[in-house]
Amino acid sequence: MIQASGLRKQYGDVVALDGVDLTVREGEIFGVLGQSGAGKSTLLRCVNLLERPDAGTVTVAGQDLTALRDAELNRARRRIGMIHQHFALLSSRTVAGNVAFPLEIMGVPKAERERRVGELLELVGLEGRGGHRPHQLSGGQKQRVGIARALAGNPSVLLSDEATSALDPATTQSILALLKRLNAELGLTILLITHEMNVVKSVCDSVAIMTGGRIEESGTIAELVATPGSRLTREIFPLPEPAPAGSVTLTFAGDAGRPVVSEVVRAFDVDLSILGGSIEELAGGSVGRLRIALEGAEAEAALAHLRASGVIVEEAA
Ligand SMILES: Nc1ncnc2c1ncn2[C@@H]1O[C@H](COP(=O)(O)OP(=O)(O)OP(=O)(O)O)[C@@H](O)[C@H]1O
Repeated sequence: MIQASGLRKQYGDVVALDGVDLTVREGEIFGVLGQSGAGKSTLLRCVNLLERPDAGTVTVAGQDLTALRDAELNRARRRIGMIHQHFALLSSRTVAGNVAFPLEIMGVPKAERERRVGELLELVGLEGRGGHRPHQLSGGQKQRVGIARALAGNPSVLLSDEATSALDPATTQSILALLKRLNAELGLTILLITHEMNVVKSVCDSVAIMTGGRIEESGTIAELVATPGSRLTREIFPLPEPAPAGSVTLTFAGDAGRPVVSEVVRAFDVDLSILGGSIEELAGGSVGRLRIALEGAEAEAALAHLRASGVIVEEAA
């Protein structure tokens, strides 16, 4: 649905994007995770050409946006909604007036506009609030207005620029749940940027980790968790690094269907002590990481059995 290739963007001496390739599949929620200054906002603004990359191409829904002229680009942008960290609402307009704004620009007639605004407010859980002014709303409600406005043109793609960063944890979860519902019900493809791992863990199907204008690793959460040594796995499960000499770190991605740890203790001549670990609910199921010390005559055979059972085994030197 979104394909960015070889994106470069430089501001003076600062290289904000240093050859970024990104593929977002239709219907997924894709998170770009990185610290401040990594280039996330620049990447997002290049995807809808609010910022023109110095080099590279951006294709959305099969259309190469970098090749379009202004009028065509404006039309293409209607299929791409965007929400912002600080909501970017017009304070002089009511909630309904804010949601109607893009429809007015598109030239939608008044009666149809009013019907559509009513529909959109209901979709985001703000029915009955159309006459309120933005200052009368909580942060979460303001972001719901932002989402309704972004969906006015029936986009197939939603870009989210740190949409929950200004919200408290409970409100963040409710906005993320709304995005997840819109993704499922409307088939909306969502590309979000965030500096919060929690956002990635809660809603993303895929993730790219960005550092210094480059993508360090990217893929589905399931793929990255199954990749030994991936940065995503290390950050989600912060076990002490480096792992103590002689220890073994086990990653359980997906349900093995069997109690494999107790199986090896019973079947092999080994002693197993647990040094640390945790379990997280991620897109696609629960994932666990366990650091153990394994001793005994059959330790190697026990590890081979774990590997054969689909457990990712990393042995510290
Ligand atoms: N319009 C601009 N003019 C000059 N430098 C810019 C501009 N926009 C971004 N930069 C620089 O490009 C780099 C990447 O910035 P960007 O905002 O994309 O990062 P980010 O990962 O989104 O960080 P943040 O979350 O702090 O916005 C930074 O060094 C930033 O100072």
